[in-house]
Parts: sequence; C-alpha cells; structure tokens
Amino acid sequence: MLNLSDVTLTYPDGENGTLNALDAVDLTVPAGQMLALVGPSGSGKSSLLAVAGALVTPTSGTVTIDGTEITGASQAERARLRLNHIGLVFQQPQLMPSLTALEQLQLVGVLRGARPRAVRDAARQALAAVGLDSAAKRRPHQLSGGQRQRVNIARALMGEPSVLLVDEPTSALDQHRSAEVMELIATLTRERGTATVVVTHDLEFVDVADRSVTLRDGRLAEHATV
Ligand SMILES: Nc1ncnc2c1ncn2[C@@H]1O[C@H](COP(=O)(O)OP(=O)(O)OP(=O)(O)O)[C@@H](O)[C@H]1O
Repeated sequence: MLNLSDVTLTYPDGENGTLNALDAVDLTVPAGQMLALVGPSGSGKSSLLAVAGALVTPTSGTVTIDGTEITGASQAERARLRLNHIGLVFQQPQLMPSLTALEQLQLVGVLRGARPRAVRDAARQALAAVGLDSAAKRRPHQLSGGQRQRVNIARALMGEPSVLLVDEPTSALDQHRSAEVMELIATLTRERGTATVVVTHDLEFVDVADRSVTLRDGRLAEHATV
C-alpha cells in the first residue's frame, strides 16, 4: 500500500517566490489497485511520482510504503527501498543497447544480490508475464517500441515491488499498443498485488484503472478530467 499524507513539494520560483509543485496531497493506493493520474502539463504529476518513488523528499508531509515511512530515510535507505520495494517505469524505456531483453532484467537481480539461478528464473518469469518469452535474446534495436516498453515494465517487476509507478507508458505508442500496455499494467497490478500509479495524458485509458484522480496546480481532485 502507498500512502501520501499532506504532502507538499515546494520549489523556489523567481527572485523571492515559491511554487508548490504538490500542495497538501492526500492519497492512498491499496495493494492490487491501479490509480490513473491525469492533469495538465506542469500540474505536478511527475513530482508526485518522484516523491512516491523516494527520488525526491517532499518539503512537508509523509510518504509511507507498506506502513514504513520513507520520508526522512537516509540516501542509502532510499536507494535500498527503490531497489526492493518500488518499481519505476519512465516514459522512454531506458534500456542498455548491448544487453538482451533477458539480460536487462538479470542486471536488476544481480544488483539486488540474488543468486544467479534465482535471478535467471525470476527474469524468465517476468518476461513471460509481459508476453515476451520468445524475445528473450533480442537486443533493444531488435524490439518494437511496444516490446521495449514491455521489457521496461518487466524490469520494474524484478524487485517484486509493492509499489509500481509508471510515467506516461504509452506516449511513444500507437492507440492499439497503448491499450495493450495499459491492460498489461492493470493485469500485473491485480496478479502481483502492487499499488500502482500510472500517469497518462490519455483519458481514453483511464477506465482501465480502478480509480482516477486529477492534479491541477499541485492539488488533487477525485475523478479524471483534463
Ligand atoms: N526542479 C525543479 N525546479 C523548479 N521547479 C520545478 C522543478 N521540477 C518541476 N518544477 C515545477 O513544478 C511544477 C510541476 O512539475 P511536474 O514536472 O511535476 O509537472 P507534470 O504534471 O509532470 O508536467 P508534464 O505533464 O509537462 O510532464 C511545474 O510548474 C514545474 O515547472
């Protein structure tokens, strides 16, 4: 479960001013639920993911994952949290050009210190979960955009995260592939019991989620509208 309580993230703006990228945000995403996060450009969506993913510490408020408060954790603790509890998927799949799909996933397992055989099994399982078992030996340039995004999602699942944060997974994909990727994230959320937040510009895909919220000037409102 992911919980944000009264979270504010303030940036300096101009000479003496400040800007609240997030303004008193309260949000709970239970395990196994997918939340769609929409909002205009600059409304704070990436800031919310950064705070929930322990990449950025909020100015005030608390973030907890499975009851553990991550705000206030040291840099090393936050790095460990990201590796073991948080799956992050960015807009453009950032894959290593020289590694095969399977190796991209194995790298995460090795970083987590798991045993080689367990890493290989977990990587195979994650690739199968996103329907890419037959493309295990392909390198990124031999995969389509949708397949690369699937590898990206599978890689985020390697740590068996309790929180899955996905930033605009469909921005580089056509309508058909976008629908497939959103359905895939919904299925994985249910099967793996992750608390999932997906940022999307596309209201068409909001229905795939269990719940949707809109950010506007850093403030949260229930139900998606843009
Ligand atoms: N490092 C920073 N320093 C100062 N201001 C920032 C910083 N990062 C973001 N902001 C500001 O915080 C606000 C929220 O930005 P954020 O990137 O979270 O929006 P977004 O909803 O993800 O936008 P987009 O849809 O365009 O990606 C914006 O006004 C932005 O200019």
